[in-house]
Parts: sequence; C-alpha cells; structure tokens
Amino acid sequence: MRSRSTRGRCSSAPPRPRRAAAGPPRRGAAEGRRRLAASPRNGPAAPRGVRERSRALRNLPPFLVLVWRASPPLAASAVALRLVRAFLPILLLFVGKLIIDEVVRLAGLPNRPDSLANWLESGLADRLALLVAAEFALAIADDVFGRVVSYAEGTLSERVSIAASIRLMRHAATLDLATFEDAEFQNRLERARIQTTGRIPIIGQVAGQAQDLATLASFAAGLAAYSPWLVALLAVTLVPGFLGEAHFNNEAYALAHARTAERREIDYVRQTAAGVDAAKEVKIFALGAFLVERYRHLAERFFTSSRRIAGRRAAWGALFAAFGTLGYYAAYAFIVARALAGAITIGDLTFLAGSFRRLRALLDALLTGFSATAAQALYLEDLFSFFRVEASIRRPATDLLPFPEPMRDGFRFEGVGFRYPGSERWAVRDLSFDLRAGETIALVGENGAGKTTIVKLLARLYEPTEGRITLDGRDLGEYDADALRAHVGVIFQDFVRYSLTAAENIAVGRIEARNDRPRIRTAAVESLADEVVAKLPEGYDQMVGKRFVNGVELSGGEWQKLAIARAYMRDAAVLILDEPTASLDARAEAEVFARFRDLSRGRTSVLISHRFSSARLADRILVLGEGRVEAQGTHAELLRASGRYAELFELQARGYR
Ligand SMILES: Nc1ncnc2c1ncn2[C@@H]1O[C@H](COP(=O)(O)OP(=O)(O)OP(=O)(O)O)[C@@H](O)[C@H]1O
Repeated sequence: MRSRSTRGRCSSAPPRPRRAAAGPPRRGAAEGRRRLAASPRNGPAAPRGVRERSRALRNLPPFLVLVWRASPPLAASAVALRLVRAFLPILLLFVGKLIIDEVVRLAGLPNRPDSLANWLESGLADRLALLVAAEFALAIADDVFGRVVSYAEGTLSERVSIAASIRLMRHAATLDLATFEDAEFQNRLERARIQTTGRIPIIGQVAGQAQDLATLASFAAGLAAYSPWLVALLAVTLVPGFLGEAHFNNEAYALAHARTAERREIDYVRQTAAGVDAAKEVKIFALGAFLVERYRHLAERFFTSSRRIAGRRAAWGALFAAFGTLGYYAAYAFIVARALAGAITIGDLTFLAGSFRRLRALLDALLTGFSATAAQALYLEDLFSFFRVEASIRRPATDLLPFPEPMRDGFRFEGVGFRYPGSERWAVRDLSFDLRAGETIALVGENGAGKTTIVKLLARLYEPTEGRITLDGRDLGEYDADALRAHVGVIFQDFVRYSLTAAENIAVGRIEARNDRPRIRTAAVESLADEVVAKLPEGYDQMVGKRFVNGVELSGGEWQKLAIARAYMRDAAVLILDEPTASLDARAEAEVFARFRDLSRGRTSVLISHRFSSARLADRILVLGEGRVEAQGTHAELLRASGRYAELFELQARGYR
C-alpha cells in the first residue's frame, strides 16, 4: 500500500536514496525518530552529483517563467537596465584611460598655463574637461540605474513570492488528506513553503550574472586586444575556487535537505514552548525547562553540522583565493614590464590594470555565482517537485458522475476494509451495511472502533483499501469527488477553530455564502450558535480565538455550536455529525439533537455519539467493535439482543442513577 501510493503521488520525485546523503550522521536521525513517536521521516535524500545537480537546473526555466508572469513590465525593465549597466564599467574605465593620457600629454606641453583659470581660458584643457564631465555623467548614470534596478527587482521578488505562495496553496488544495498525513509529504511541503520566500535572491543572482557576463565580455575583448593569454591565465587560476564553491554548495544543500524532518521537529518544539496553543498545558505541567532543553539539544546538533561545513568552506576558500591572486599578480607584473619597456602608454597601463582587476573580480563572481545559482536551483527543486505531487485518489478525467439529486438508494458498504497510509493495521475491516436515502443512522462503539474512519471514507477523503462503497449502485470513485463533498456536510469532532470572525466561522460550511448574513443567522439559530453570538461584543463581526488582538476566546461548547452551524450552512443531502455534542451541557445537547432530528428529516444523516440518549434517536444504530459492524438495529432491538450495545448502555445508564 505504502509503496504503491508513494509511487503514485510522487512520480517525478528524485529517486530514493540507496544510502544517506552527505552530512547528517544516520544515528542522529534515527534517534530523532525514536524520541518523537510521530516524528516524520526524512524523505528522499538530497540529489547528489553532477547529474542530479544539472537536473535541478531544469527548474530554472519554469522559475524564470514564474518571475516573468509575476510582472512582465517589472521583469522587462530590470533586464533592460541590467544590460545598460553591463557596459558602463568598461566605458568608465576607457574614459579614465583617455583622461590620464590627456593629462600626460598636457603635462608634457611647453609653456603650460600656470593657473587653473589660465588653463581654462587658453582652451587647452577643453578636451580634458569634456572627458571629466563624461566620466561624471557615466558615474551618476551607473548609480541611478543601480538603484532603479534594485527597486525593480525588489518589487518583482515580492510579487514572485506572492505568486509562488498562491500556487503552493492552490496546489495543496488539490491534494488528498492521505497525502497530507504522510510524513514524507509534510517534509516536502515544509521545504516547498520555505522556498516560496527563500528563493527570492535567485532573481537578482541570475540577472546579476547575466549583467556580469556582458560586462566580462566587454572587458575580455579590451584585454584580449592587448594580450589574449592573460585572459586565459585568469580563467585557469579561478577554476579551483569555482569547483570548491560548487562542492560546498552541494554539501550545504544536502544537509538542509536531509535535516528537513529535524528542522520541523525544532520548529515544533519552539512553537510548543512559545506558542499560544499549548501555553496552558506547558504552564500546568511546567514543561518549559524540558522543552527548552530539547530545543537546545536539537538545535545544537543541527547547527554543529552547518558550522562544520562553513569552517571547511572558509579554509578551502582562502586557499583557492590565494591561488587566484597569484595569477593576478603574475599578469600584473607582465603589464608593468611592458609599460616600463615603453610598449604601452601610462593610460594603457591604468586601463589594462583596471580591466584586469575588474575581469578577475567578474570571473570570480561569475564562477562562484554560477555555482551558487546551481545550488539555488537545487532548492528550487523543492518547490517544483512539490508542484509535481499528484493527488493519490483516482480521478478519471472524464465521465464523472454528478451527485444524484435526489438520492435513490443511498450508500452501501460492501466488504470495505481500510488501512491508513503507512499503517499495517486495519482501521476497519469487512464492513458491509447500508445507509439508505432519507435514513438517520447512529454509529456507536468504543474509542478507536472506526466510527470516524467510516465517515472519512463516506466523504471520500480516503479510498477503501479493499471492498467498495457505492452510491445509488455506482462506485463512489465514479463520482466527481468535489461534487460529492459539496453534498455531504460533515462536522468532525476535531473541527477547526478558525481565527476568523464568528460569521466567517459559520460561513466556512459554505464559504461562497460568506456575505449572506440571513443564511448565516438561520444556521446559527438552528445550531444554537445565535446565543453564543449574542454575547459577543461585536456580534457576528467579532473575531474569535485568542490568536489576534481583539479576539474573544470561546468555551469548548460555544465553539462546538459555531461548528455545528457550518453543517446547516450547506444544503447538504447527507448530514454527518461526529460527536457534535461532547462539550455541550445537558440542556444544549438535548436541544441540539431535537433540532438535528427536525432538520435532518428527509435527509440522509449519520450521527456519531458516545451518548446513548442521542444515539437512540436514530432510525438505526450500528454498533462497531474493532473495525467491524458487530450488530445493528433500533435501540429497542439492540437492547433485547443483550450484546455490547446493551452492556454499554447499561454502564452509562448506571452512571446516571
Ligand atoms: N490518520 C490516521 N492515521 C493512522 N491511523 C489512524 C488515523 N486515524 C485513526 N487511525 C486509527 O484507526 C482506528 C480507528 O480510528 P477512528 O478515529 O475511526 O475511531 P473512532 O471510532 O472514531 O474513535 P473515537 O471514539 O475515539 O473517536 C484507530 O485504531 C486509530 O488509531
């Protein structure tokens, strides 16, 4: 099951590792897994080697498309300005050479004017003044263009980040619950989420490299005109540095990749220790010191590895840089010797030395920049490989059935068995029962019996591992899953408490009707949420939850009433409440059920409850035990049968006596 689903979902993912990627000691990762039972696995190892790295470069074109689409005018202006800037350095240097040659010429004139005023008056310095003005104008232009470019690219980066985040959220919405619950997927999602903002520098980097390349070509042409082999010498002395950079970039990525699970664990511990969600328990159980210690331990291990790479990188980098500098001074000595021999002018010397220095810096920047871009492209793989993850639930492209309106026969479970992804245990097995159209059934059973799992299968959040579920005689898989879910209103026991307004919390049941206040009010009245809203200072517009300023926290039962209203927001053909009244007081519970009965009349509904007083209101009760239907019938029939139902009912009834 696992390998099948993983293959299906992540078909174009990097290949699974035969051995661990460079960086993390495996024992450490294994320890991490043992410590937190639910700790996610690391997922596929980082791509290694030249082939994988060049494969990661394939993400550059789609990324550039993403950049272009984020804002064509901004992207076009950035490119144009970069190109113009590319040729400014050589122009500046050349004008500088002309200035020096002119100064040398003027200095050698007989009968030179003795003051600046006389120089200007004589007109002898006109050409020099013009050259200085030209250099000044070029310097100003360079500065202005530089700022405009960084403004354009900064704005573009923000747009790209927004576009990537939107694409990420949209894509995540197309994936299945089973995919989300997979720890490997969660690692992948985490990496992708980081990349929506983390890869922004690559825009400036690629653009900067294109600019540097153009500048380099201009300098190389100038230098090659004097001595082509000097250019070759420069390139050769820089190669070791380039290879070193490439190697360390790759290692750093491999580490970051392999440590995704641990990074998530670190974030989890930090969030638990310093987040509002667990604050209550952290205080009561005095978990602060324990969590800080765990954080310190995890963080230390994480950062020791990155420090090690940084240290080696610095040492080798210094060595390679010294080699490059050696090449530079050898060439410099050659040019000076030529000037001394009178083969070139002083202006030529400054031009060549300047060109040479710039060329060296450019070559260095380009080579290491290329390696950095390749490294960034490795991270892009995180983003784009997420976009390639596909939903695991089969969706035949065509001929999807619409939801039957009205339902004729209802749902039928035929020998259904289900194992959660990654689990060897059957959550439910050999399930065969009918949920007839218009009928209300109750699912009862002890914890872990499989009640919620049945509901998830019914809503097609998962597909049965074996057997099949039909709706009006057709396999559930033949229906359009979105249409199916649109007609099924489920409120899960672990419903989400959204940090939104009270009205929006109800409207999530039918988000397109979020501005339909009368509808929201009606749903609130039906679920008793209207009483909750009446007590809020800003009524329906009150922000609920404590996450944001002005938010008002609700009690468990009050949240539950808001959640139940979601079910009434949709005109669902099938209504499912999974332990909807666990937090409600006795009066509210009785009332909620009375209303549920009224509102579900004529609709197909499923009620999950541990309270028998509620379950007995159903037309039929299914008693589940260890993932199987143990018995079914009406309340009276099941009591007469003296099975588990009668036993549990008696236990509960005794508690009230
Ligand atoms: N997401 C999941 N991944 C793996 N196993 C799961 C998952 N959810 C539930 N299970 C397992 O499936 C079995 C059935 O769980 P289910 O939630 O359906 O029980 P339930 O009858 O609704 O229990 P309760 O009364 O406690 O709500 C349990 O053994 C549980 O451990």
